[in-house]
Amino acid sequence: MPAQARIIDGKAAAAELRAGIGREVAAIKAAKGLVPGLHVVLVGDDPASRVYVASKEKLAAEIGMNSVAHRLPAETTEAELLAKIAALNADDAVDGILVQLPLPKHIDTGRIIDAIDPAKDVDGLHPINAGLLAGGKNGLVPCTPLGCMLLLKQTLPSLSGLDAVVVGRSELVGRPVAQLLLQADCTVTIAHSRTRNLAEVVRRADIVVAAVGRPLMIKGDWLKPGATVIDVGINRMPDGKLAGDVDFAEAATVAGAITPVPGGVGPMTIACLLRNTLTAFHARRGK
Ligand SMILES: NC(=O)C1=CN([C@@H]2O[C@H](COP(=O)(O)OP(=O)(O)OC[C@H]3O[C@@H](n4cnc5c(N)ncnc54)[C@H](OP(=O)(O)O)[C@@H]3O)[C@@H](O)[C@H]2O)C=CC1
Ligand SMILES: Nc1nc(=O)c2c([nH]1)NC[C@@H]1CN(c3ccc(C(=O)N[C@@H](CCC(=O)O)C(=O)O)cc3)C=[N+]21
Repeated sequence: MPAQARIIDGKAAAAELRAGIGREVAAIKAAKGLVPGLHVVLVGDDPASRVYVASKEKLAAEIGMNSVAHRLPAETTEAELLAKIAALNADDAVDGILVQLPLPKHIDTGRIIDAIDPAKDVDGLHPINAGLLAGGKNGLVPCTPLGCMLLLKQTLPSLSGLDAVVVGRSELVGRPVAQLLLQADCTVTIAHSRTRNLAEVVRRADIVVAAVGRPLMIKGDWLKPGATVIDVGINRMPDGKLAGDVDFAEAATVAGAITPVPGGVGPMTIACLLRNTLTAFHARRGK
C-alpha cells in the first residue's frame, strides 16, 4: 500500500472559524446592539455564482450577521451598478461589500472594484488593499488566500524557510497568496502559463498552492514526497462532480498533507469572508 497523505479538512476548519465569528457577533449585539452587515451584489444569473451567493447568505445568517444579497438583472448598466455601490458605500449599516465575479462582459470589472470603499472591500481586491498587501501591511486580505494560509498554519508547525510554489498569478488568488507566503517567510515561486518545466518547478516545493482552473493538471510525480498541497481549483467535471487542479488520487500517495475538493479551500473562503466582514466592522464602527 502506498503511503497516504493526511487529508486537510477545510470543512471542519471552516465550521470552527464560523462558530468563533458567531460568538463574536453575538457579543457585539449584546454589548452595542449592532449587527455586522454583509452585502453581496450579483449581476446576472450565472448558475455557479447563484449557488455561491446563496451559500454566503445562508452561512452569514447562521452566525447572526445581517446578510443581504442584491440580485441585479444581466442587463444592468455599469452606471447603474456604480450607483448601487455608491449607495452601499454611503450606508453606515453596510460593513462589507462583495461584488460576485465574473461580471457580464459589458461592465468594466476594474472600474467597479475601484468604486468600492476600501474599508468595506471584504474581497480585498481594491487597489488600496492589494497595495497594502504588497507592502506587507495588511488591510483587508482576499478571502481565498487567507483561507489557504489558515489551513497551512494548522497543518505545518512552521512555514519559515520553506519553499512554496504557487501555480497561478490571478489578482483574486495566485498573487495575494504568494504575498502572504512571503510574509510567512517562505521562499516563494509564482508559476503561470508561461513557466517552463512546470513539473520540475513544482517538484522543488515543500508547499504547493494550485490556483489554475485546469482539472487534475498537477500529477502525483510532480510532487516532492511529503509536500503540503493546497488545491484551490474548483472545476465542474462532465459527470457533474467537482475536481481540483491536483490529481488527488495520485497526489495523496506522495504528499504529506493535501486539501480535498470539495471540502478544502472552498468552505474556508466563505468563512474568511465572514471574518473579513467582522474585521471591517471593527475598523469602521466597532470602537
Ligand atoms: N476555492 C475557492 O474558494 C476558489 C476557487 N477558485 C478556483 O481556482 C481556480 C483559479 O482561479 P483564478 O485564480 O480566479 O483563475 P484565473 O483564470 O484568473 O487564473 C488562472 C491562472 O492559472 C495560470 N495558468 C493557466 N493555465 C496554466 C498552465 N497550463 N500552467 C500553469 N499555469 C496556468 C494562468 O496563467 P497566466 O497568468 O499566464 O494566464 C493564471 O495565472 C479556478 O478553478 C477557480 O474556480 C477561485 C476562487 C476561489
Ligand atoms: N468577488 C468574488 N469573490 C470570490 O471569492 C469569488 C468570486 N467572486 N467568484 C467565484 C469564486 C469562487 N468562489 C468559491 C467560494 C466557495 C466555494 C465553496 O464553498 N465550495 C465548496 C463546494 C460547493 C459546491 O458543492 O458547489 C467546496 O469546495 O467544498 C467555491 C468557490 C469564490 N469566488
